[in-house]
Amino acid sequence: MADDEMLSWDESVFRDEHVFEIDYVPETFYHRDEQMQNLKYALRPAARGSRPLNVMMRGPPGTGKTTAVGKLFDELQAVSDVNVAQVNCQVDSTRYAVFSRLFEEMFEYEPPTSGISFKKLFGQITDRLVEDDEVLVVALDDVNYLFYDDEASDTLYSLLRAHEAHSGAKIGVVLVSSDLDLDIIEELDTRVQSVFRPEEVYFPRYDEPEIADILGERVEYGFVHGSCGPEIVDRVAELTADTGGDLRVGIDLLRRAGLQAEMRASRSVELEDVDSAYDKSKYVHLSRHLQGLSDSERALVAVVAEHDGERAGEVYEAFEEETGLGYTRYSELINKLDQLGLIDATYTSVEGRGRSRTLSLAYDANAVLERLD
Ligand SMILES: Nc1ncnc2c1ncn2[C@@H]1O[C@H](COP(=O)(O)OP(=O)(O)OP(=O)(O)O)[C@@H](O)[C@H]1O
Repeated sequence: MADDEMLSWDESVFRDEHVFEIDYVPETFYHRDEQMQNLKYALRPAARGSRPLNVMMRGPPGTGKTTAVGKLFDELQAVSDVNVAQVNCQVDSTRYAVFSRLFEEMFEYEPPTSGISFKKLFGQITDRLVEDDEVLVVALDDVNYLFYDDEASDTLYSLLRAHEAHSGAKIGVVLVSSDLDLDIIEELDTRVQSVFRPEEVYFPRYDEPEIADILGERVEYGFVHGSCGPEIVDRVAELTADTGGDLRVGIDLLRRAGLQAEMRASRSVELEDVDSAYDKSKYVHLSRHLQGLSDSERALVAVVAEHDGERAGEVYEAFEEETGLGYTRYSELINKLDQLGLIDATYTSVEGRGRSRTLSLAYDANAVLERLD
């Protein structure tokens, strides 16, 4: 491409590219008034120094749950000295890791990395709450990961019963789950069920016009005026809705379409840019899931990709060769990947041998393998 066909370094279709990044907090939070009202109702006691109601938030991925908690926590902190902690359970997926994070939020330094027992960690947090008469509100974001690793009941038990072990400790819990197949209450131990009666707040999928509204605002802040027209927003909204309504797909698509336009040396985004960017953006979901996996989980995904549609027993041979792990661990990993929606493990009857599971990828194998590299 000749120099005069390229945009110079300081020319761009973007006004503020940060608007399309993961950590951007949107100025306005459209179409979530009812959810915000219900959450506020549950958390209001915390602003007065009392224990809030516990909450269970559910809804498909990319429907604004994390954003809602973040906004409310900011508001709470602005009007009171309540402690708030938003824990990402995809990263902190054990009870110990969750409490280390809580410690860090409250004391503003990390707990010692070795040698401190859970009991001690827990005791330091509750002592501080009791001595200073403080409230702690904990949001366990993507709490479904605690269930996959069988840590949910212990974690919740400690949080919910803190006031029994340490009289006067006021802790409220907000659970956030995007796994609609997971029946949270049902999956908890009975000792936890008996003390957990949360307020329920549901975040439905955004429909196409709602997606267009939300993305329209991003375009206004993110693109140079006139470089990304309403027909682009409509097309992006349509593709986002078709892919399951995760707003992350739409936001990523806008950014990639902008970059694509710049690559064509164009000062405006066209429909062709959207369509070619979509090939990548439709997989943002997949990338996010893969990022959170351990080495052995990634190894299993790769093996399934190479043996798509084969029976679990056959796939195990390849997996064992790769990792040396035993069959029990293998079965647990399969269950987790199945729950995450990365693979489909379906039972089929095999003549004379009872039932066996067939494993197939829920995504295109090449798309998966590319992202594992
Ligand atoms: N109503 C809205 N207005 C503006 N932006 C929104 C809205 N809802 C969601 N977003 C944006 O969409 C993206 C995904 O939202 P968020 O992380 O809150 O979803 P989530 O429901 O927590 O997803 P997951 O369950 O996968 O963690 C974020 O970039 C967020 O800023």
